[in-house]
Amino acid sequence: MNSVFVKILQDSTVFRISRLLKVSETDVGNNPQQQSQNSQKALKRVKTALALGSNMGDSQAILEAAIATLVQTPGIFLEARSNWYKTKAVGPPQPDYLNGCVALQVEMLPHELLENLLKIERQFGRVRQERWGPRTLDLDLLLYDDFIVDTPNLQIPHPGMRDRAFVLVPLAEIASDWVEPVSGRVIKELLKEVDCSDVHLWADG
Ligand SMILES: Nc1ncnc2c1ncn2[C@@H]1O[C@H](COP(=O)(O)OP(=O)(O)OP(=O)(O)O)[C@@H](O)[C@H]1O
Ligand SMILES: Nc1nc2c(c(=O)[nH]1)N=C(CO)CN2
Repeated sequence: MNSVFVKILQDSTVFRISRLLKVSETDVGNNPQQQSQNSQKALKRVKTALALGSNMGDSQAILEAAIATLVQTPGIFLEARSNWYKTKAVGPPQPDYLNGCVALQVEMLPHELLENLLKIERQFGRVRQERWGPRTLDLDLLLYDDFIVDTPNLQIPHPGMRDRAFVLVPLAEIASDWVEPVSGRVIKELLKEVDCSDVHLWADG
């Protein structure tokens, strides 16, 4: 079997978590409770990528403030950020979006990171309405090292990322050689296959 698929995280608290811990598997033994306790305090830094989007309110100010909030969160460290792009909305008719991406180092498990993202979205007045509807702030977890996560509340890589020019254009600025682990292809190659005509560099950004 392809080694990538061996790394699928089923239950991030106990399954294959030793790869993310500073301590070795032999140190933590096979006791899931002990592994879980260790995961609270001894996680390695993991490279992740997020997509940010907004099409309600002062989008640029909201996105800048969201990045500031992310970097103030314990266990989250900013590595790189893209420019902002004005993009035509995909989905129901609604105003254009401002989109961008960040690369982070995090000392937290994927589900903990998602919890933080959802909390920050709520902080910025995000109200969940229709699917793909307008929003003050959308934070999507795109990539978490080369892990594949397929759980009811979290899928990584983000399932939409391979087809979305509004994600791939900014992501290619900061992570062009990162391999998207489901397709096995690098971001700059995925970018060649999407129509980028509705994605424009935002002059103010
Ligand atoms: N990789 C991921 N990043 C962010 N949310 C995710 C991810 N995988 C699953 N989710 C789930 O999706 C929910 C967010 O849905 P949301 O309303 O933001 O979808 P959407 O932004 O309208 O559509 P899309 O996810 O296709 O961009 C979250 O509550 C979360 O549980
Ligand atoms: N251009 C653009 N369109 C979207 C976006 C987005 O961020 N940018 N987000 C959506 C829901 O996640 C739906 N449509």
